[in-house]
Amino acid sequence: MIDQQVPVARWARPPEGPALVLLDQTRLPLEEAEQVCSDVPALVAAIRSLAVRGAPLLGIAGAYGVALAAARGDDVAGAAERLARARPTAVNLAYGVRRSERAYNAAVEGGADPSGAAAAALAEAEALHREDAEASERMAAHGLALLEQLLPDGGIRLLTHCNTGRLVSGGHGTAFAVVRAAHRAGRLRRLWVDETRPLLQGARLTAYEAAREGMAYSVLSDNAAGSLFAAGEVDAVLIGADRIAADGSVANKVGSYPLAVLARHHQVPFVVVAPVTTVDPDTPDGAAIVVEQRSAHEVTELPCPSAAGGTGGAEGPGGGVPIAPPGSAAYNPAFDVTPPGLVTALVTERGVVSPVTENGLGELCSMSLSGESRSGNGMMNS
Ligand SMILES: CSC[C@@H](O)[C@@H](O)C(=O)COP(=O)(O)O
Repeated sequence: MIDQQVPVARWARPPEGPALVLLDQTRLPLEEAEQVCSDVPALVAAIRSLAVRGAPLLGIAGAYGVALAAARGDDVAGAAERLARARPTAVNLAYGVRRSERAYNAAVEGGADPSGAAAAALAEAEALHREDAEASERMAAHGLALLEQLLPDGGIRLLTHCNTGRLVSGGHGTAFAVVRAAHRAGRLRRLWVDETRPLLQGARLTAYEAAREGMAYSVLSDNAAGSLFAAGEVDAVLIGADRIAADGSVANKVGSYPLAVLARHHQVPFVVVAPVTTVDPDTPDGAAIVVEQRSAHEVTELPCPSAAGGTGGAEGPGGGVPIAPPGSAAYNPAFDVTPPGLVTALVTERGVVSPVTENGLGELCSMSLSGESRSGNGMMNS
């Protein structure tokens, strides 16, 4: 088993810090290198470059980012704004930022001095980090129980997209935590890992995590999924989510929606695994979800992770290997939206919602998180 030495995210105190130290995911799987973010602009850049990524971890990083601004004596409200806007789709980012900012503001209002207020923001970030690990464990247990119910017999062949494991979480992740539980229960026959173009989170990161766990896995190009379903080789699809609207629409890594359509056609369960912090009652439906559009270079070039941060190959303007004629236009949404009717079940740390209806989500949200909204602008459904 590959033994990962570098924590996914850690807070560094003086004299090393204050800083948020991240495992640089752009360099995986070839190198486990740390990226030190000593101020908020560095953290915003790390978020945009996907050195740190995945919905729950973005929330954790955002919360630590506010603590970092406070520890440095920077403008905390301005830093929170920049962090919350660093990427638009994963609601967890704004959620983490606002939670830490609220803790900071409450401490200031309560008469704390700057270092006391900074400590309050840090304590909130650490609490979120711990809670995410706990949520992860509970999602794994609920997800495994659901798999046992849907697929009671024999070894299970699961297909997943993007990366949803330890690299996105304080714990073992979302969908991948369920895959891991199935593996540990002796039920996983094979994990099918979509490569996940354009940035290859599946081939680079999920394969790295599956190898670490000693799972039987195969990487496939995204466009091979259809033939795999047609051959009857997929028993269930498990994915994560970046934002779940109030109507149950699920935004996740681009390529998730076609999998949901394939799954429905082939009558295969399509299961979304996400913490309650990913459900956003302030976003009414899928059409209201802001989908991040990224650089054309990510499509017209192949990413080339390599040790020491170099690309090691012919470099295009985006730092990868060019594969399209220079100047080609590209369509590069980072996410797509799956309508709730295609989702068999939503697994959260609070249980399973199936079918995924507004009522089910409303019930889930009304018992969650002391009624806080994700954006900090209002109350959740009651
Ligand atoms: C818990 S993981 C759910 C999603 O965040 C994950 O599937 C995903 O789409 C991540 O996208 P990324 O662009 O790599 O941040």
